[in-house]
Amino acid sequence: MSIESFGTRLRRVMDERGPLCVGIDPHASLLSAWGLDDTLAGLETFTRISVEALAETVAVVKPQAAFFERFGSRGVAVLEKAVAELRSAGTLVVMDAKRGDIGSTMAAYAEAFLRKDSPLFSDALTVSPYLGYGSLQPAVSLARENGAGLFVLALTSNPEGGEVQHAVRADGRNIGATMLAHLAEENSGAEPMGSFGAVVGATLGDLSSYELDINGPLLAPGIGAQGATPADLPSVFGSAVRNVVPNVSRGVLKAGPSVPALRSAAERFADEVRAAVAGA
Ligand SMILES: O=c1ccn([C@@H]2O[C@H](COP(=O)(O)O)[C@@H](O)[C@H]2O)c(=O)[nH]1
Repeated sequence: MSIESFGTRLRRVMDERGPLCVGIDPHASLLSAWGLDDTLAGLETFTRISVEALAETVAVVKPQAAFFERFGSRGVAVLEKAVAELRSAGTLVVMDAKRGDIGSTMAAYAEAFLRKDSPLFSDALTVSPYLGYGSLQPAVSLARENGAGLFVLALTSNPEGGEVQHAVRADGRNIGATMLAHLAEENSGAEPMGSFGAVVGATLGDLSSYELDINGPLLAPGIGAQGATPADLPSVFGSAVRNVVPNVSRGVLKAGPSVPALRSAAERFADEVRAAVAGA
């Protein structure tokens, strides 16, 4: 039996639930705002409530690995449990771990997140291409084999990103555009869309000089705490907006710790995103 690709699964869940991705980012300040201690027990409660509120509510959840790794192996165990619970509720998990290294080490990172029997197996993984796009090849191969996907940092939402991503190569193309071109090649011929996405910040304003139509998903962080809004999506992404998976983390999480309040915050963003995309 052939494995269904991440791109196919993502398109389906985006059509069913809308494209919103909500992040689980247990910042120390959010733990405190939720009346929790900045301890393993606080992390466990925060994660349990977030999973309960978000599983089955949104299409995609993006746990930020850094906030779990901060607590060592027991924090990672909390992350493993969350991933399993979200996936069994039919919610796709994009693990935001931004891995990247020389190819032989990249192969081990890929096994950690993209090998079917790994405790951290996720539907997709964020990766950094700044050791060269080719160094990501082991992750591309394993993702293909297991019906998973990647999101490659192309044009990040933070103001510092331009220093690297806007640097112009000898052929006149900048680094961000080069990553988009690699991904378009990776996704060539895939239907309904490919599994190899780009991270492109919703904060970046007019991106009409970039070829964003990579036949794959565009993970767009920056909505909420970083200042972008769902209404910005059509002007930032133009005709590629149909493939955008907008991410909100703190903008939703600040509504906690009440499960219904978190759910309504996520639903409010989801409705705003749907309205913005429908009107585009
Ligand atoms: O370009 C990027 C890539 C990743 N992120 C991550 O997304 C969330 C954003 O959180 P907010 O609270 O909604 O600002 C966070 O996990 C970042 O590490 C990004 O912001 N920009």
